[in-house]
Amino acid sequence: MKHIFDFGAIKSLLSRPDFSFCYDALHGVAGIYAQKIFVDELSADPSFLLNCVPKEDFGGGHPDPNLTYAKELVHRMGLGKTDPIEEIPEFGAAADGDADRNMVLGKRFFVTPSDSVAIIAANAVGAIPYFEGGLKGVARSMPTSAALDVVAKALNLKFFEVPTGWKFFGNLMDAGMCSVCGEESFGTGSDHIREKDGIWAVLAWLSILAHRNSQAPSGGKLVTVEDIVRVHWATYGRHFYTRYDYENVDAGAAKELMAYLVSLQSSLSDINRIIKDVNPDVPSVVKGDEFEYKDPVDGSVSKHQGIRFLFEDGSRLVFRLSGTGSEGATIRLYIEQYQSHTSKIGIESQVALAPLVEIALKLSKMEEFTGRSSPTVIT
Ligand SMILES: O=P(O)(O)OC[C@H]1O[C@H](O)[C@H](O)[C@@H](O)[C@@H]1O
Repeated sequence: MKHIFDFGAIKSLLSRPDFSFCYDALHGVAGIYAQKIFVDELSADPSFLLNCVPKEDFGGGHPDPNLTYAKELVHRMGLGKTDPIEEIPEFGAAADGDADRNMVLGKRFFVTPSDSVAIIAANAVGAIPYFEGGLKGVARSMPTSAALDVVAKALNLKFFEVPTGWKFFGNLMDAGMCSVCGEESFGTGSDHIREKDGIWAVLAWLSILAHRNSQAPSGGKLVTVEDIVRVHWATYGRHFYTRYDYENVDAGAAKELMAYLVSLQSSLSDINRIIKDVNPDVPSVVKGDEFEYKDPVDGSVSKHQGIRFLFEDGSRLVFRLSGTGSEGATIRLYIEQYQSHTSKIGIESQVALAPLVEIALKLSKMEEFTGRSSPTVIT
């Protein structure tokens, strides 16, 4: 990590009296690395560490770094239902049990994993010494928002959209075609180890914060996580994004829903008739397909990687079955809308996405097929 990042710059950031941090390892293995890297090497205040003693049962919690399971961190960062008693830290992060995934938060502010990888890619060359010579390329999984695409286009970077599953990134990185990649499922990584790396992602964010603050006038107000994200949206536009998970759905019902969507995606006139009946203000779908990927390295073809509805304004609806659910089937619905008007960038995500959510549920007949009137988890 010392060869990848500028530890001196991060150390200066961590020593600022107006900077505070909370790192939640959720009692997974990340705690060991957090103590060694953040506290022993970077001199962070030990009170910044939360749940950093690894436990066989993860302290009775579920070590998933998201807004549902990282409850204590979410509360400390002021994103819970009630305000925390102590002062809210400037930067928050969590790792999963084996420390390969990460969640990044600002004060009362959630950074979507799709935005996180885009922001890391946009700032990598200036903020992270390992990338000084430029990025070989960037990649995201298909359901991850197109925030990274916009950065790749603006910076003229090689870009890849791969199916969900880290092996696809691995192939690109082995072949020297990709430096930074990430997924909506809280995995972010680079070719330093060709894997997701939760600690690396946090150091990348600390580096961006350190870099932006080193550019700010000395003695001035701290440039925060939220500032960085808002400047990014103002520069590249914002991808509103949400994921609905329907867990433990009857496997037969999930299969039927997917089969129905496969038949529906081929008829644009049927799709657009349904949309206009539900909400005439929602733009039309211009393309429906089942995502397929030909690996540029080994030529292998992966079919049936999710059903996509692409709208004329760049919005997307994606449906896929999870490959990691443990009981029954898990249906994932990904909803995304692009907005580049500065006046509309700041609105609340669930408000911006409400019309598309309604369309997605009606188009897929979600309740009819699954019997579920609401998802198990919303991210
Ligand atoms: O959406 P799922 O099929 O449940 O997959 C969720 C995640 O599982 C694993 O961690 C894979 O390495 C990831 O690439 C994937 O995003």
